[in-house]
Amino acid sequence: MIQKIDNATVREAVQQAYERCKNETGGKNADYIPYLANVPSNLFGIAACLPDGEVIAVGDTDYKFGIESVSKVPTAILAMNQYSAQEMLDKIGADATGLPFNSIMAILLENDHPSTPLVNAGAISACSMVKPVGDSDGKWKSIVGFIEGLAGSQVEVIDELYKSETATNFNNKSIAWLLKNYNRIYDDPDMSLDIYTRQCSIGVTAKQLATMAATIANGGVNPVTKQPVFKPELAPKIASLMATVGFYEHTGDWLFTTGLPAKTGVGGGIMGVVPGVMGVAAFAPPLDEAGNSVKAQKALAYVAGHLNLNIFGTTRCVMAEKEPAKA
Ligand SMILES: NC(=O)CC[C@H](N)C(=O)O
Repeated sequence: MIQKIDNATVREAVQQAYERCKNETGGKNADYIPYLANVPSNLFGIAACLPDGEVIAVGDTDYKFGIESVSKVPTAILAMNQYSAQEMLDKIGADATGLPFNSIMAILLENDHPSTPLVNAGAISACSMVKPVGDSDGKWKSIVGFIEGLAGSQVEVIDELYKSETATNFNNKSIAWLLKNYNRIYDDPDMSLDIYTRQCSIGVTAKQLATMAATIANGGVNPVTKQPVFKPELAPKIASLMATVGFYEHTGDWLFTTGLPAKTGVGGGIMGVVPGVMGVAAFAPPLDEAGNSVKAQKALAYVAGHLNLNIFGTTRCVMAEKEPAKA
């Protein structure tokens, strides 16, 4: 069954989700990265980006927060776009780990694969793949340019966050070198880790995350700028990776509850992709024990439930065609 919705219905759902969730107090800011502990916990915003380029936004949707693990999504697409989906599957993998994002055990258990580009190990490995290999500045330009293409606007590193993360990323250092041990890092390990740490420290707004998600939902063409950003055949590949492991060890619970392929970051952001329909995002710093924003999960679950966005549902939600303007 097809259910047509229009922009106004989405605006209403986003507003209602905001009202329902704004007083939620569960969770706690990440504190293993000192900068994140000091971000105001009451910030909260929800955004959606529709195929006609309208960006719906309620709450703190212009606040720049650390993209963190949501950055694993653009880098995975970039690596697939530069090589191929198959090569990323061969070099990194596409499996759920069922373990925390920074798990070393996951690497030991599957020592011929970092499992997926959406956990720390696979993301560091994906950063090592990004071309031009051996050229830190060139890689960084590729990654930032790609994120800006997806978001349709400029992004910058939050310097204080980058310093805070670089000073404390001992576990990630072990991961980078363990990958080297298994021949699963494709550039200098320290440089690949630095690129990963920098990309996690990029500041984004909920509006930008929603637009990035909408570009994926729209088959690689940014609905705001109308520019093609990546090969259309990669859209279902990245959506499947997000559905498989986007919430780490809580991914099954999330997918069971909402049916929405989405990816979280410890900065408090979540972006969700409704293939062929829209991108949604929410931001609120306090996290659950797996590192996923409590309030953002509730907000997106409400929007997904209310608009029938479940990709496994028997009712397919599509945007209604716009009425032609009257002469
Ligand atoms: N889940 C996350 O957002 C983790 C990202 C963070 N930069 C880390 O490597 O630990």
